[in-house]
Amino acid sequence: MELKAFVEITRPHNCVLAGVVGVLGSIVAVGHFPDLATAVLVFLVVTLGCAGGNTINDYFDYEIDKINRPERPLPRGAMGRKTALYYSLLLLAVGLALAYFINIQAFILAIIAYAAMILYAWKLKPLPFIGNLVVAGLTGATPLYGALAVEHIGLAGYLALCAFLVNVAREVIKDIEDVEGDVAKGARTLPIIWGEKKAAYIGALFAVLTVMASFLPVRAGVGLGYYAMVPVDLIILYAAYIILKNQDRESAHRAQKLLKVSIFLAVMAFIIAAIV
Ligand SMILES: CC(C)=CCC/C(C)=C/CC/C(C)=C/CC/C(C)=C/COC[C@H](O)COP(=O)(O)O
Ligand SMILES: CC(C)=CCC/C(C)=C/CC/C(C)=C/CC/C(C)=C/COP(=O)(O)OP(=O)(O)O
Ligand SMILES: [Mg+2]
Repeated sequence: MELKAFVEITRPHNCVLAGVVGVLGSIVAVGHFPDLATAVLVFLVVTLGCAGGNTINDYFDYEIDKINRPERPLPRGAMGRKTALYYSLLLLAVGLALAYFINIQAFILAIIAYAAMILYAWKLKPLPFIGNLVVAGLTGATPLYGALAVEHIGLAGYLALCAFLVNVAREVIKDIEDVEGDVAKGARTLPIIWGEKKAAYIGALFAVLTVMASFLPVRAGVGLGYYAMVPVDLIILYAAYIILKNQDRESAHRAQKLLKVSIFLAVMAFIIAAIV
C-alpha cells in the first residue's frame, strides 16, 4: 500500500479546481467574497465530494481502468479496492457533515450530488450519453452550490451553464479516447453505439455551445475581465476542430486535455471578472 495513493486517487487537481469553482459561484452570485466560514465550508464540501466521487469511481472502474488507465492506484496495486471503497465513503460522510453547517438547501444539494456520484460510478456510467450528462450536471452544479450557500443565484447561473456544456463536450470526447477499454467491459458509450465520427460531432456541438454561452455574462454587462474569455473560446474551438478532424485515441486525448486547460483558464477569467 502506498500512502500517496490516498491523495492521488482523489485527483486533487480536479478537487481543488472544483472547490475554487464552488467559492467562485458564491462570489459571482452576490458580487463580493462571502464570509470566510461560508467560503471554507463550500470549498470543503465540494472538494470532499469530488474526492469521494473520484475515489468511488475508481473502485467501480477497476476492470476498465486495468485496460484504459493501468497507471492509476487501484490497477497498479497501490491501494486495495475495499480500502478505496471505505475511504470514499469516509470522504463523503465528512463532506455531508460539513454541509449541514451551511444551510438546509446546501445540505440537500450535497445529499443529491453525492448520491448522484455514487449512482454514476455504480450504475449510470455505461448508459449512453446519460452518464456524460450526470457528470456534466454535477460539474455544473458546483458553482450553483456556492450560490445556494449565499442564498442568491445571480451570474452563477451562467457559470453553471458553461460548466455543464464544456463538460458534456469533454466527457463525450473522453469516451472516444476510452473506446478500447469500454468495449472490453461492454460499456455502451456514445462512440460505441453511434460510432466515433457521430460522437465527435456531438462533442464539437457542445464545445461550440459553450463558446456561445461564455458571452452571456458579457451581455449581462459584466466587466472587462470577460475579454479574458476570448483565448479560452479559441482553445475550445481548436479542441472541436481536432476531434472533428480525427477520432483516434491520440486526437481525442489532445482534445479533451485542451478542454481541461480551457476550464482552468476560464475559471481564472471568471475570477478576474469577479474581482475587476
Ligand atoms: C467557458 C468555460 C469553459 C467556462 C468554464 C465553466 C466552469 C466554471 C467550469 C468548471 C467545472 C468544474 C467544477 C471543474 C472541476 C474539475 C473537473 C474537470 C470535474 C469533472 O471531472 C470529471 C472528469 O471525467 C474527470 O476526468 P479527468 O479530469 O481526466 O480526471
Ligand atoms: C455540487 C457538489 C456538492 C459536489 C460536486 C463535486 C464535483 C465537482 C463533481 C463533478 C466531478 C465528478 C462527477 C467527479 C466524480 C466522478 C468522475 C471521476 C467521473 C468521471 O469518471 P469516468 O467517466 O470514469 O472517467 P475517468 O475515470 O476515466 O476520468
Ligand atoms: Mg473512471
